[in-house]
Amino acid sequence: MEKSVEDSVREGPDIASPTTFADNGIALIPQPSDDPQDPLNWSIFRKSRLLFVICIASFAGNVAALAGQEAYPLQSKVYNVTVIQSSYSVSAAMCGLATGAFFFVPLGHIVGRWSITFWSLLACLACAVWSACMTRESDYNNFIVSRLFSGLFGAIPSAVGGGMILDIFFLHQRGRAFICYEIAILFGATAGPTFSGFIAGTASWTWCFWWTVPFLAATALLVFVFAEETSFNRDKAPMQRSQGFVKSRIDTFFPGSAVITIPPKSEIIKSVVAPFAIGLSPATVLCGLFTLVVFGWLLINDVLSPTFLQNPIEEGGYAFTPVQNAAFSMAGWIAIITSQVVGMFAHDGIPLWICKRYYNGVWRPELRLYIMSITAVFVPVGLGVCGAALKQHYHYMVFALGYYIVAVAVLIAVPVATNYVAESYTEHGTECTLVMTFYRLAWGVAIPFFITHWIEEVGIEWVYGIAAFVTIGAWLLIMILLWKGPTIRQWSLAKSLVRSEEGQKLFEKSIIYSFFNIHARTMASAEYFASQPAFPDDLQPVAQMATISLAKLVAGSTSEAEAVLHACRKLGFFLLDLTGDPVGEKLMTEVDAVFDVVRQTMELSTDEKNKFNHDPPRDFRGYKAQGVMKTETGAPDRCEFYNVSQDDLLGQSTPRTNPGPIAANSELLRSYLEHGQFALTHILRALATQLGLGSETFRDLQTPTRASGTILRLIRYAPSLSPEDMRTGLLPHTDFGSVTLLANVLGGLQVLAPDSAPEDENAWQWVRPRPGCLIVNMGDAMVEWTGGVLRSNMHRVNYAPGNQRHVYRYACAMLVRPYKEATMSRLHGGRIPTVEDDQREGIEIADNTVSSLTAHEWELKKAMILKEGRDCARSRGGRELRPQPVAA
Ligand SMILES: O=C(O)CCC(=O)C(=O)O
Ligand SMILES: [Fe+2]
Repeated sequence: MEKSVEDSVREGPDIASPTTFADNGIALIPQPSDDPQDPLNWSIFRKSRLLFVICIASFAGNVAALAGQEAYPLQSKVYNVTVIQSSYSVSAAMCGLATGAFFFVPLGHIVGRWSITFWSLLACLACAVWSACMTRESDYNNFIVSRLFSGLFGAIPSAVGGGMILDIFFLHQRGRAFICYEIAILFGATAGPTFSGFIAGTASWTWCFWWTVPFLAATALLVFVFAEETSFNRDKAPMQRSQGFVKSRIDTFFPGSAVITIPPKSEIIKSVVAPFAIGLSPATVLCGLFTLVVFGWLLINDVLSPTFLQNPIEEGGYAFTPVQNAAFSMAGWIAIITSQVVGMFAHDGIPLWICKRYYNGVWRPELRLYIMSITAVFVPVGLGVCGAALKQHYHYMVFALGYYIVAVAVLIAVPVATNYVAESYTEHGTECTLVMTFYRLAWGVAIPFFITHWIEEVGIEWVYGIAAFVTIGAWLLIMILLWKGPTIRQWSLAKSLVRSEEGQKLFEKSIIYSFFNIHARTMASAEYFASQPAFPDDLQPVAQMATISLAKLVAGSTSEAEAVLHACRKLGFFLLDLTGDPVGEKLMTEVDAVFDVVRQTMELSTDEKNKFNHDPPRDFRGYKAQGVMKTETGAPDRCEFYNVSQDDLLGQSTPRTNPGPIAANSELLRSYLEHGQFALTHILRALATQLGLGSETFRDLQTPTRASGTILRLIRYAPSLSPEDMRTGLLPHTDFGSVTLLANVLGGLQVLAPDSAPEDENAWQWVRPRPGCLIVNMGDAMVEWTGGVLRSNMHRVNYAPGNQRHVYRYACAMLVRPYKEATMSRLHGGRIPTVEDDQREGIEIADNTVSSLTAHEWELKKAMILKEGRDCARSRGGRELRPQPVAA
């Protein structure tokens, strides 16, 4: 009895997940849209370039504001004021830095963030000129005001970056983005004074400001050329952005030609209030106080070190000259570099690892805060070293070490605090950044006013001792957040703004996150599927494909054998479910490992890969680079592959040399091949028996122990990032061997619907790969042997559908071919039609010469045709079975 196609179609386990994953198996949060304009979909190069511009602008804003820090002692003479009065210029700049963003950020919602950044850089430039021109005695007040304005404007670039980071980076990348950004700001606050200090030592103090003029101009130019608006509403129709360079620049920087959707007035008022509401909310306060405290100690060290280092030895100092003192400040620079390096590993690595290991892969913003435990431990240690060094008058290097430890530990915490608060209000990253800047600087502004007095009261060792204890106390605030953060975040004064990614699943269960964030190891096929972008559920048309159970075939199920024959006649394709059979399950885990080998191989350099180029038809083994073959339109193909021969793997020929990853995994590939052959044996037996042939008939024609052209083809397809790339990757073809066992995770494979022409685009049906299943198809040899009963169907590989097109697609095709001397002529007996049947049915055999060829000769002929581009493959087969079996 014939089974209908519907009967034999059985769905695989349902794993459809709506989530898109990164290469390393981490869910992309937020989920990007399908729109290539979506900033989340930008290339990493484009994102990094923009981050670089953000960092430079933030750096410049701080350099501009604090450029005069080392000059005020000289200026006291010019203005005829005390040194303390002169230092108010620095305090004014600090006040500006701490508060400027509160005034200007709401404006950013109207004219765009880049617009206020660009104009504020020019305003800083103007302030620098202004300050430098204030050289008369009567200019003191004007000078102070110029510094205040420089601070107010300088604050803007370093506030707007936080919002942009949230726009372009995924959760698992943000920690690193924030450390780059905050370090740029802090570096600006250190380097500005240092450069100026050198200048003030050698030239007029006005050069402290003059040098920043070209620097600010260059930065503004950089912003002008490279800035890109990053806001993007994933729920609404995308905004049309102008394409031309000049037009896009005008849109970005000049009012009235918006690149953003201007919010209603109520929203703007909200954005004025938002920083206050966010800043005074309990979770922000707890996190802010910790930052304030620890950053304070860093500043205390900055304030105290010149005094202690330059004091005479008798007074407990080190008698440093100012130049030696400047050299000492290198400890701060090294600390900045160290924390940047640590941050690149730790700031995403630690929270993600904890999430995976202890939180079942479910995210919450508090996971960021664990990094601060490094701060909580090392700040007190460093303070202890500093206090002891100064009190006991140890070598100045001991003090430098303490200074360094404190600095690294504090710098590590700063971006974490901003990142945490920003991730508690994901749509208000900018407001969060300015709030955290305020917390950090507020204390710094206050310290100089009481520190001397404090030292006099308690002695230097107690200043450091108390500081260490206060740090430990402040750590309790973070502990409270780690414990109850999710609840405390809800007590916000800005309730309507609270938005986090809490509860989102960042990892599927068994994907082990590699600490260095390179590649997650994949353990078994179902997990591998879950780690990749999902095959879209609504894709049309999808091929109806039977699922055949290997376990049932092995158990000798007749109905399963019937289903195999049916599938191989009607479509020539079916899914082979490996679950439930021990060899099948082993094969399934090997699929994942083989994909890893494919990846490693393809990640070798082009030069390396080209050393192994294949040379068909002389030798099919080896590497084929992308673009060497053509697709149906004559355009270069989009896949590269490496053929490994069965004979080599089984030791039946002199193996060719292979690239490292393949050579190192030959045992895996051999095992994979043998397990594949096991599955094939059961398919071939089912077919032979159903066709009334001896059960080993097909098996004997392709026995693995005899030399053949059978290969494992390891394939990688390039992602289709741009619309031009959304085209065929591997040309329409039929496989010219006997059977192909194909391992796929991503979609892209399409089969041509029976009775359709390849030119009909609608007739190409997508194949949906299923976890735990191989895709099996018949090749041309099976058609020849069965006189057209079994079907070799046209297929091709298109771009991967939906979000799958963003990632590399890996495939492993086991292309089984008859042994070299096997006959290609039609088999006799059973239900195979005879030549007489052909005549009766009016079937013409297109190529009569085939039957006289050996399999090897036939393959060479096919390969030549293919190489010369003369392949006009057509699906063949599917003809009716002979009603009565004939005796062989
Ligand atoms: O990559 C795929 O999914 C199919 C590859 C294929 O058809 C072939 O190598 O013959
Ligand atoms: Fe194929």
